[in-house]
Amino acid sequence: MTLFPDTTSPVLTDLGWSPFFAEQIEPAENGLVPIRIATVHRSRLIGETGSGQVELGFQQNTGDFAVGDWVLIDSETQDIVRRLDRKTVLRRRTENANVPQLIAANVDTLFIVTSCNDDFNLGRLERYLALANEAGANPVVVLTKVDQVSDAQSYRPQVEALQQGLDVVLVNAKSSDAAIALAPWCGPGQTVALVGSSGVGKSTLLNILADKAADEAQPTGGIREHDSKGRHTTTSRSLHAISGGGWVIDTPGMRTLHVGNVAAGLDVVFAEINQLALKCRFRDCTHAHEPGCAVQAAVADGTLSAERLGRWRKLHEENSANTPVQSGPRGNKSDAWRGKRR
Ligand SMILES: Nc1nc2c(ncn2[C@@H]2O[C@H](COP(=O)(O)OP(=O)(O)OP(=O)(O)O)[C@@H](O)[C@H]2O)c(=O)[nH]1
Ligand SMILES: [Zn+2]
Repeated sequence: MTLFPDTTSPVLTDLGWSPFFAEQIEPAENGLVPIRIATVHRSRLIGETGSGQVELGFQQNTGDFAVGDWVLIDSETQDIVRRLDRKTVLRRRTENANVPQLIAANVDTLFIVTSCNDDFNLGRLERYLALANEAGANPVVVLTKVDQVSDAQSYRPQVEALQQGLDVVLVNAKSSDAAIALAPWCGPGQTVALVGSSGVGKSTLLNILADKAADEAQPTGGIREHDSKGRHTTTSRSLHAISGGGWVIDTPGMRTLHVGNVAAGLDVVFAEINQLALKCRFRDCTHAHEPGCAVQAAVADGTLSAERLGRWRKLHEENSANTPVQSGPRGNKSDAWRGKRR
């Protein structure tokens, strides 16, 4: 007996289906149909089959679903039976909310979009990198508006220094060359998502990647509606087919990105500081005033910039403040390390 769905179906594999999802299906779920969530509305969910979209049965709480999720549906009623475990999940902390907001799920590559002019900010990029690392998605920084500045190439080394092995791509998002520059991360079965501040060119990139004709294109900058506060009103996220294969998720512009629950993601961004910290005299060195601090020594000899260390400190403090602490014996135990020599 072959287990339905057929994991070798090219339509499903092009849509991002893989053994990771197929292995979650129980024999009793034979006959249910896997669908990928394409759009999450307040009270409606739209699913992508790989060869078209379907409206799914009414959901009480669409907030539990993210664009990119895989669900199993009953083909007669279109009702969702259950959501499959996620390979990766992007979430962000929002002000005044205890529950993190879901951005997208099952994303392979996160295109962190920023422009070579006003938006360019190393600290903001480090926040997005922590988010991508924590999610399990591969981050790629996409620097747009290279046509607007005379020294575009000077941005590259600054960004590359933010994380070991980080890929950085410079584009004019309005040129079709942008799709060629991003092609290495696209292709059948691949899912990418675009994140970044408002106005950096996410919708412009989406339209180039999806090769959308003018009448179906995602509105960009100039013609978008604004709400009374002058903010962009487009808030939905959705999954679009990339013309050369693969899928792209557009997300609304984010004003601020707060960090919380991203300790592991930060460790990847700031790996060189963690490496240095191994050589500090005190195990719990704060790299601020302690004697024998290898991190401060690196600042003194110029191998680590004071600005980078300052941003590390700020993000760590913010992350700790926004991460629920474990109480009980473990919490007490970690207190006992305070001031202890190794
Ligand atoms: N010259 C130039 N203009 C660009 C480039 N990328 C985007 N733009 C322009 O910048 C404006 C904003 O671009 P959008 O694609 O709407 O930005 P967005 O990131 O989608 O913004 P939100 O939807 O608000 O999050 C538009 O007028 C684009 O045409 C670029 O690489 N070069
Ligand atoms: Zn130290």
